[in-house]
Amino acid sequence: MAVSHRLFRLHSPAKNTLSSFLIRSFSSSSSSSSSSSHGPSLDPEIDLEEAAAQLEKSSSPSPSPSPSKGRNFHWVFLGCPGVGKGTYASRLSSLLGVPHIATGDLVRDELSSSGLLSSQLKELVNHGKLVPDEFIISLLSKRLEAAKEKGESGYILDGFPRTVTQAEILEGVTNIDLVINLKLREEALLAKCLGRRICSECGANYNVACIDIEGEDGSPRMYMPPLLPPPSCESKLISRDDDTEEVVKERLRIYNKMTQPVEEFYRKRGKLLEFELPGGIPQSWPRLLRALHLEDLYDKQSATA
Ligand SMILES: Nc1ncnc2c1ncn2[C@@H]1O[C@H](COP(=O)(O)OP(=O)(O)O)[C@@H](O)[C@H]1O
Repeated sequence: MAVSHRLFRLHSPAKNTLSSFLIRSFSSSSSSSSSSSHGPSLDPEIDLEEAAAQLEKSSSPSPSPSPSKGRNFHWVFLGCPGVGKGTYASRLSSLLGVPHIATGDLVRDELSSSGLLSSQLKELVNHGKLVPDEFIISLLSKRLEAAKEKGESGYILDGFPRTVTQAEILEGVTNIDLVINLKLREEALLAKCLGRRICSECGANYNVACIDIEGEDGSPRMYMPPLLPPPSCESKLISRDDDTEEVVKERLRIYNKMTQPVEEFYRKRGKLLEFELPGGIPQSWPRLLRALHLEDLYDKQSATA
């Protein structure tokens, strides 16, 4: 399906560029966003149509896919902040041999560059808001372009799509095989975000929260032990700037408003697999493998490891 055709109905007549979006969002930032003031890899003048065209180009198959570089799975992980998308997407990516592409990580890489654009984006991210569709699509296209150059095929997307517009654009360029919608009891989500820690040196993720929720109305007790760092990381732990109580609550609100309709988008297409996490990794991982019919592959890989 041609992207330009689909975009005809997505696009408003006014050119909706990233810089105009940012200027609207931050009326205080009256200084112009000249090309020297933003991060090196981002074009602030890109609009949604251009970003979608980039995505279409980067989504075309690699001319020389490496047979050793995984299979052609195109999977998406949906789920509220703190649910564990990153944890399970990264495990499945190792199992299936396809890249795990987390748009949150792409955004954080971009934020680490200096410049006006980066500081304006930081304002959005650190207040729990989504960044503009054209920006995220452009970042994803760059990541997919790099994957193509490496001869990788397929992917597990984590954190994309997060709006119906993103889902429509993705559908215009790729056939997504499966969307896994991770679910966790609401009480656990906030605690998991607040307990999240990252090693500033090696980037490993840990969680210091111990979640123990009594079962009510027939639901079982939920116990998620902390995932503590080894002594080598202990003194280097940091928290994400957007993992404060106020911001996590805003991210959950935005998820319900902007991303829940994406669940419905895929449900209607028969692609949504709902998966309720029963507890921590030791309980949830085997059940997820079973739901995905991947236990044999996992056993085989574990036996040869
Ligand atoms: N697909 C996307 N669309 C818009 N903004 C995004 C997208 N992916 C990531 N972001 C931005 O990056 C932030 C961090 O993303 P992520 O690490 O996936 O967060 P979460 O833990 O809330 O799932 C989001 O709050 C948002 O500002």
